[in-house]
Amino acid sequence: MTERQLWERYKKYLCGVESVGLTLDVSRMNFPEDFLERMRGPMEKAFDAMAALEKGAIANPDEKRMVGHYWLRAPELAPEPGLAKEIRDTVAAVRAFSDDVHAGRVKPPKGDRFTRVLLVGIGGSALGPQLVADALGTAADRMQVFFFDNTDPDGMDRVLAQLGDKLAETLTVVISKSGGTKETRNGMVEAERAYQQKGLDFGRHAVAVTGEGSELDRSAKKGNWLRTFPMWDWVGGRTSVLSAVGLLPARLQGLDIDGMLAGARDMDVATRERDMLRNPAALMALMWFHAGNGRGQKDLVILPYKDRLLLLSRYLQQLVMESLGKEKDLDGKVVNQGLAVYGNKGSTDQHAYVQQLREGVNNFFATFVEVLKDREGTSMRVEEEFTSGDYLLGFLLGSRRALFEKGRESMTLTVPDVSARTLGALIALHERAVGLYASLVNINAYHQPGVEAGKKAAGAVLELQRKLLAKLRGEKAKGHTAEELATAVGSPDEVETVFKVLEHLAANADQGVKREPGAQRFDTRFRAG
Ligand SMILES: O=P(O)(O)OC[C@H]1O[C@](O)(CO)[C@@H](O)[C@@H]1O
Repeated sequence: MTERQLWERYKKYLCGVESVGLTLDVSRMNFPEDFLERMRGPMEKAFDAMAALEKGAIANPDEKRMVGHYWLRAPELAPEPGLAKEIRDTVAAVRAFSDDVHAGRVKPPKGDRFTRVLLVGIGGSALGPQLVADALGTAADRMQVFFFDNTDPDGMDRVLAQLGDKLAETLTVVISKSGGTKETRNGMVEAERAYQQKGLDFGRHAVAVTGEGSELDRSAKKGNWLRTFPMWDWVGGRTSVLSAVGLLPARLQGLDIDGMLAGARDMDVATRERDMLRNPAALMALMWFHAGNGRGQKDLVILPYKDRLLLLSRYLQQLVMESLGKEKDLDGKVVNQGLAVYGNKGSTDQHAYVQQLREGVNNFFATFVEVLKDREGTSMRVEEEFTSGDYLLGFLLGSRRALFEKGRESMTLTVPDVSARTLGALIALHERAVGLYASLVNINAYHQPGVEAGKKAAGAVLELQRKLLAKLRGEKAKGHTAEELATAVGSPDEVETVFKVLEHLAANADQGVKREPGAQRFDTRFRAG
């Protein structure tokens, strides 16, 4: 295709949402002329399913739940007035609480103001808040936000070291929809101890966002925490950023949550449009379908040319892959669906993996994200005619062209800026695209049965460790091989796991297990310390 033909194709297929100033250009996706017509029927069905979902149908059949993230930004659409009230009340409570914190009406026992937020959460209970904090944060924020998003001890130490004595001015927000996620529980316990070590009362510094009656909810009540905000079973973790999960940290940071909600709401209106060519979420879902033959055969590379959108790919990775990566379809047939997502930012990535994208295995398609506004204020010229931002656009267009020349497809999303409105719109756009695509390939986008297997297996490892430690404690300073111990705890076939657990215990001096010097790898002897 010549550049001129591409321009014609650009004009023909450009899909814009005026209310948020966003456009989607699919001209560099090589879908055949009749593709959209062929997909009209399946897309009609997807629109019907989406309309039913928005009206409160049980759109997550396995978990027998409604799926209501669209109501978060349009409470009047909630199927029951009670739900609408809860949504509105929660947003009002987030605002009021944040105002109280900023004004020092809610304050730390040993300080005048809370100046920092430590968010403890994982997956959907951290990725959205991280994206928002990084995309919209400035040096002038009301509060700085830090994260425990893993059960990595060193990771937590690093954050605590950054907080230092400011822990006394830190409000810890523990977020878990289920309230039982182990990584988050561990983060909470470690945070609590850090406060205690500084002579601070954790409860007077702590807030929870969780489902009513959950383990976390009970801990918060028992520990007399400052407050609890609700998380509802009809909002999925990966679509929860516009519930208290994302709104509370954002508002504490001083960000424009109304802008985020309004941007998402406007995008929702635009993506209810049934004309596929005028609906960017439908068009995007169709492009995903085209690129991967409806089987996820190509990966989606997210390339925002903007540092502030660095975490977009990580956020979309969960949204897309946890939603679409499914073994079975809605009829119970094994389909092993999915769409792999990765990315980082341009033009940085041009100096990393774009080499492979252009010349290597053609197993991907890209979404470029172009941000029109370069920065607040004016830009200096780095050369007579150009600013750094001119270069950024040059690299985006250049990279896109270089890929297309080699038959590598891409879409381009153009947004005016990285504002709260735009971010809300980008999130809503992808949420809707995921939902429509899931219908096209006949899967449930709103459950995640696959993650349970890893959690259960991890539980079994920890149970084995419990047994091992009981055994070792009973036999002071006696040497053992991993084989002997596996047999002794009644799990002879689990010898590799026993070995790995002992190896880890021995590497951490305080765990009371030592590896004998000079021992051979599989003949290693351990003894209780
Ligand atoms: O908010 P929770 O219940 O702690 O869950 C955290 C994350 O864990 C998952 O359930 C996956 O394990 C995600 O879907 C979710 O976002």
